[in-house]
Amino acid sequence: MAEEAPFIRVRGLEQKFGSQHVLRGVDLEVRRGETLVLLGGSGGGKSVLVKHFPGLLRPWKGTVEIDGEDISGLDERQLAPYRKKVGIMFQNGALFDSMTVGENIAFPLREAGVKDRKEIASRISEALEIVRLPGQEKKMPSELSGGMRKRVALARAVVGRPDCVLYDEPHAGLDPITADSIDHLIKDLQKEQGITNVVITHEMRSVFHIADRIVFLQEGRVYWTGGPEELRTTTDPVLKPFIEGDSGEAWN
Ligand SMILES: Nc1ncnc2c1ncn2[C@@H]1O[C@H](COP(=O)(O)OP(=O)(O)OP(=O)(O)O)[C@@H](O)[C@H]1O
Repeated sequence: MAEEAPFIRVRGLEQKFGSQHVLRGVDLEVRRGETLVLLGGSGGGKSVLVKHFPGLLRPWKGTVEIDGEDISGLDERQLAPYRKKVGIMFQNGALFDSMTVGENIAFPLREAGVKDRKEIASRISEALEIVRLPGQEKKMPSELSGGMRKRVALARAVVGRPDCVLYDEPHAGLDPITADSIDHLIKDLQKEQGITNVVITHEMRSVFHIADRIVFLQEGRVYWTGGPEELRTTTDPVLKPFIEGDSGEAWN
């Protein structure tokens, strides 16, 4: 049987901001239904890379295919269906503090033009169930713990029933137990909803909990790709200090 086409295929992707050449020819595939973790040094272009997947950034050079379609040259209107396929949980959760939890979660639906109030209410409730925060619609973000805010941000990423979710440092600022609960949600989404996950994290403990495959970015290119076992036992001089530089819990 022919192998299924990847959900995301990136070819020769280059991105520049002024004279800063951030991505220098990234080739990458994200398989359907896998959890792919993106690793790399700070400022190496991980966030910039994933922002191309829902078309928030356009390639300077190269192509990005989502679900078999090259989205590189699409305009805002043509991008809308692809934005629906790819949910994004932004760095720091980025909730609107003046809106309730429910209004925050509804935001992408309203942006997409959904108007039916019953439909919106039922989607909010579905998303809150998924992130294990049922019935919290009326709360304000200021009433929530850091972990709960992350889960609301995740509910907002899944409310449009995407095929793929991008997580930009979902563990940042969380204690290990709360970080574990985020890892469980990420894996549950993959197993129960068949969602393809792309996770940027610096938490090596989480990498070994959740990754099916790992891609390491270095100097704007893919430096290494492999599975968690290969990473754990690597002797690569670039990867080894990067992994060991963490808490060491990765080896437990
Ligand atoms: N919109 C932008 N305009 C100008 N420069 C940008 C923009 N977005 C990112 N950059 C620059 O691109 C580089 C890569 O940033 P990026 O956020 O992708 O790094 P990262 O690998 O995600 O790092 P970290 O792990 O610290 O979040 C940085 O030097 C950043 O300042």
